[in-house]
Amino acid sequence: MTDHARNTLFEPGAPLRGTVTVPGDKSISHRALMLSALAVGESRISGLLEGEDVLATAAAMRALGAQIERGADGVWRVHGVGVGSLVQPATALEMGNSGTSTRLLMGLLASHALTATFVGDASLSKRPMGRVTTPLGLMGAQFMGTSGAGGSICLPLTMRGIVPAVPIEYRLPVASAQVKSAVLLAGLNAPGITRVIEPVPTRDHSERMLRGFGATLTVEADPDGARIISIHGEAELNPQTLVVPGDPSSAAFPVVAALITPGSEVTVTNVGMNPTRAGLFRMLQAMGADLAITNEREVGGEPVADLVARHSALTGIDVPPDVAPSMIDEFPVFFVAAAHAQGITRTSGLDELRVKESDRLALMARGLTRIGAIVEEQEDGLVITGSGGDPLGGGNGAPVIDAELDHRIAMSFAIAGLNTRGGLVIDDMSPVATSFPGFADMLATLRGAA
Ligand SMILES: O=C(O)C1=C[C@@H](OP(=O)(O)O)[C@@H](O)[C@H](O)C1
Ligand SMILES: C=C(OP(=O)(O)O)C(=O)O
Repeated sequence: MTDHARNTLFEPGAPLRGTVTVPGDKSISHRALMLSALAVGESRISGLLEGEDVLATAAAMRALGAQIERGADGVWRVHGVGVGSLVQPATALEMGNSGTSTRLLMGLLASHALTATFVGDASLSKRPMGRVTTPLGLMGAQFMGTSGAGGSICLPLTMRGIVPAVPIEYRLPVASAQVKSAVLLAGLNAPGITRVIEPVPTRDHSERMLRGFGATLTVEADPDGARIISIHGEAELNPQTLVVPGDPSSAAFPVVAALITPGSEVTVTNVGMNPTRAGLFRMLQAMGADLAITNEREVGGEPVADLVARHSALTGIDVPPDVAPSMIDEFPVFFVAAAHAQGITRTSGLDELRVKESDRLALMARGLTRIGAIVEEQEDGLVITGSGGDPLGGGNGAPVIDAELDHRIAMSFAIAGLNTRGGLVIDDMSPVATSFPGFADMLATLRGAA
C-alpha cells in the first residue's frame, strides 16, 4: 500500500497499537517559509512538513528571490531578501492543490512592485479567490482571473502588486485565517497600520509568527468581542530558528482510527495544541472519547502535547457552530467518528466546507451513505445517526469512494474502511502527499504490518 496507489483497498484487520509522530504542521510550515524569505539573513526551520503543498510554497519563495535549501540533517535553511525586496518571478507560480499557499502569497505579493501569475490543479482552480482579491484590491493591487462557478474569480489568475499599498481596515466577511493572513501579510509592506477585524477567532499562527519575527502587531477585543489585529507596515523582520510542531489535522486520523477500532490504543507525540486548532479533540472528549492529553508544553511559541487515544464507546453530540473554525479541516474524519457513535450527531454552520479541496459536506455524505451510515445532508452541515460502534458496510463487496483530489476525504475514508464489514476502495490516494506523506506507512506501523 503506498500513498500514490490508485484503487487502494482499506479493510478491517488488527487493532491499532503503538506510538507514532505525524509530520509538521502545514499552516505553520507555509508561514515559516514565507516569513523566513522576508527576513534579512538566514532562518532555520526544523520539523517542516515536506508535503506537496509546502513544497509549492518553497518553490514559489525561491522563484521570488529567496535561497532555500534542505540540509542533510533535515533542517531547512532560508536566506531571506527583506520585506519589499521579493523579485519578479520568471514563470507562473505553480500552487498545485494548495489554497493556503495561493491566498497567503497573493497577500504577500500585493504590496510588492511585481506581477505574478498563479496556477493550480483542477481542485484549486475551482476554489474562490474573490475573498482575498476583494481586500487586496482595496489596498491597490489589480487582478485578472478566470470566472468560476458561483461568480468568484478563480485561478489561473494574474496579480499586479502596488507600492505603496494602501493600509486598510478590513472586517472579515467569512471566518478565514487565509483571508486574515493575506491582508496582514500585505500590510507588512504597506505604510502605516493595516487592521483586520475578526468576528469569529480563526487559527492565529500568522499573528504569533509575525510577532516572533519582530513585526509590531497588536490584538485587541472590540466591544462585541471581535478581535482587532493591527500590523505596523514597512516592517523589518529578523531571521529566526523555528521548530514546527506535529500537525493536529494529521494527528486527527490515528486518533479517530484508535477510538473507533476495537482493541486499539495509540499514542501520537508532539501534536500542536493551539486552542484555535484543537476543537476536534475537545468535541471527541465531549462524545465520551478516552483521549488523554499529556505532557503539555510549548515548542516554538505554540502549545504542544502527546495524545493517547483508546477504543471508546462514543455518544452523538450537537457541535456548536462557533467551534467550527478550530476544527475546520477535521470535520471529514469527525463525521467518520460520528458514524460510529451511539445516537445522533448534529453539525451546522459549515458552509465553508463546500469550498475546500472538494465539497466536503457532499462527499462525506455521499461516501458515508455508500458504506451504510445514516446521514442527512443539510445546507450547512450533516446530521449523522451513528451505528453505536458496529462496523459499517456489508452487502455487495467493497464500494469505491471517489475522493475528488481531496487528501482529507481520502484519509477519512481510509480510516472508515478499517471499520467496515467488507472494506472499501479509494479511487486515488495520491492527494494524501499534499499534507501527510507517510500516512500509509503510519497505518501499517499501527496495525503491526510494517
Ligand atoms: O490559514 C491556514 O493555514 C488555513 C486556514 C483554513 O482555511 P480558511 O482560511 O479558508 O478557513 C484551513 O482550512 C486551511 O487548511 C489552512
Ligand atoms: C483546506 C485545506 O488546505 P488548503 O486550503 O491550503 O488547500 C486542508 O488542508 O484541509
